[in-house]
Amino acid sequence: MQTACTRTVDVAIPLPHLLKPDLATMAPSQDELKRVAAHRAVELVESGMVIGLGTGSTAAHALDRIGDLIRSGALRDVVGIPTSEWAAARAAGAGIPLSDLNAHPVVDLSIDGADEVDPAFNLVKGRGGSLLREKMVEGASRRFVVIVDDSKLVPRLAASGLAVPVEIIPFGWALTLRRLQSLFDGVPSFNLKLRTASVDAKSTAFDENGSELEPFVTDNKNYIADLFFENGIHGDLRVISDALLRITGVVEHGLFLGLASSVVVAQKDGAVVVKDNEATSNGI
Ligand SMILES: O=C[C@H](O)[C@H](O)[C@H](O)COP(=O)(O)O
Repeated sequence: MQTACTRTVDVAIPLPHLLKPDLATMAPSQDELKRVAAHRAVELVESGMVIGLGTGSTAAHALDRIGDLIRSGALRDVVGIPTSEWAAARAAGAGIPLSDLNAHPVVDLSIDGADEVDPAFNLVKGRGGSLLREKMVEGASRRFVVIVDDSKLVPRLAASGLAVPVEIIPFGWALTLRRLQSLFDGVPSFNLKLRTASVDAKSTAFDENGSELEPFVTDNKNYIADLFFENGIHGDLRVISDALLRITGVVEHGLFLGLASSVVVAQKDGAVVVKDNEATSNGI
């Protein structure tokens, strides 16, 4: 994952004391790898910091760890800015004091998972339904550290065949979907659909047998259009991002470009690689 704009700063830090192997294979389970990556990132948290609190199964380990450190007295005066209602509830349960972007428009450090990470540190996020608040908090952060197991590393965004989420307003959603379709007319195998409440976008590729189920509703009371690119997204991601955002009815999308400062990757053997992005452009 080394490119002209990246620098690997910290390679292969095994944390054997953290690993609980899968008894069948004796290899760390995927959840263990998420936990190892999360704990490594939490080492960056210092007393007095304003912390962006991520959403999802990987971020959950970071929130729990921060809560443990607050309870033990190792961290003091930390304030968390949650990126979703889920994160707010999990963090409150872990004992992390919460605030918001109005009170803290600059965040010292955000820690969050991702659905995909490409070699240039671009991300797909939002398959769990959160993306708008994540992008606001992480874009307001001096440092945004992404925590993943190595299954999330991809050579090209969306090549997995899974969704690229786009948050849209409910009003006129079918028209917005038509406009999104038009934007990618001519792209081979492009498909899209409105996410429904029962769909697990993390494991479901495009399925033409759409259902009549209720739409999935985000924390912001919006809907999500899931975009599918069978062979991944080709072309300039920033041009695509701008074109998506120009569609009236689109609120935000799950392409996180130039936001990640570092990626903490837990490899299958439990070793951790930390990569720094020298091209971070959130301007904080
Ligand atoms: O909507 C969900 C968020 O963007 C998550 O950060 C992302 O889906 C990764 O979640 P997980 O750590 O559960 O794979």
